[in-house]
Amino acid sequence: MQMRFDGRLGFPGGFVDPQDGSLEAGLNRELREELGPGAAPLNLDEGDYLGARCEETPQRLVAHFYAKRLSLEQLRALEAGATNAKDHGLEVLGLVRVPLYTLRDGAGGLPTFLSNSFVGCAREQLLQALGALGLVPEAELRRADAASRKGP
Ligand SMILES: O=c1[nH]cnc2c1ncn2[C@H]1C[C@H](O)[C@@H](COP(=O)(O)OP(=O)(O)O)O1
Repeated sequence: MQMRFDGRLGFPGGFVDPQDGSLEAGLNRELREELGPGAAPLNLDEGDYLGARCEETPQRLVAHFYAKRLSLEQLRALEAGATNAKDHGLEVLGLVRVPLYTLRDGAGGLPTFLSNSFVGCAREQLLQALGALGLVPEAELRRADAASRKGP
């Protein structure tokens, strides 16, 4: 994920412009702006689509969501190049890895990460992606979600 200019966590992406031509073209343009040329291996297409959510506040929009599995090497290359992206230091303040584990105290790791402030439906999108990509078992996701809502 990434720390945004507004202090919230979100996913790389943004508004589709009319001249983009398609959702995927708009998304891939935003990825290049926010992640730099190293975003090329991501190159998301219709097969990576996970669905859409409607938001009413702060403005009415449809948030389309895509997810893609990267190798550790691809992720490292993306992280290394991201500080050279056009939007780095402006709209994007840095990439953040998500802890995919829960510590023995039941709170550290993913539950504490989920207690951060997220933009729009990004928290729900994160839970969806972790399940869809098989990165965290569904039962563990539900436990982490519940633990994060309980607070310290
Ligand atoms: O990760 C996200 N999940 C859901 N909604 C998101 C996410 N990131 C942004 N948003 C919302 C917030 C805004 O209402 C719009 C556009 O975001 P923004 O970063 O301002 O887009 P631009 O890069 O300026 O096009 O989506």
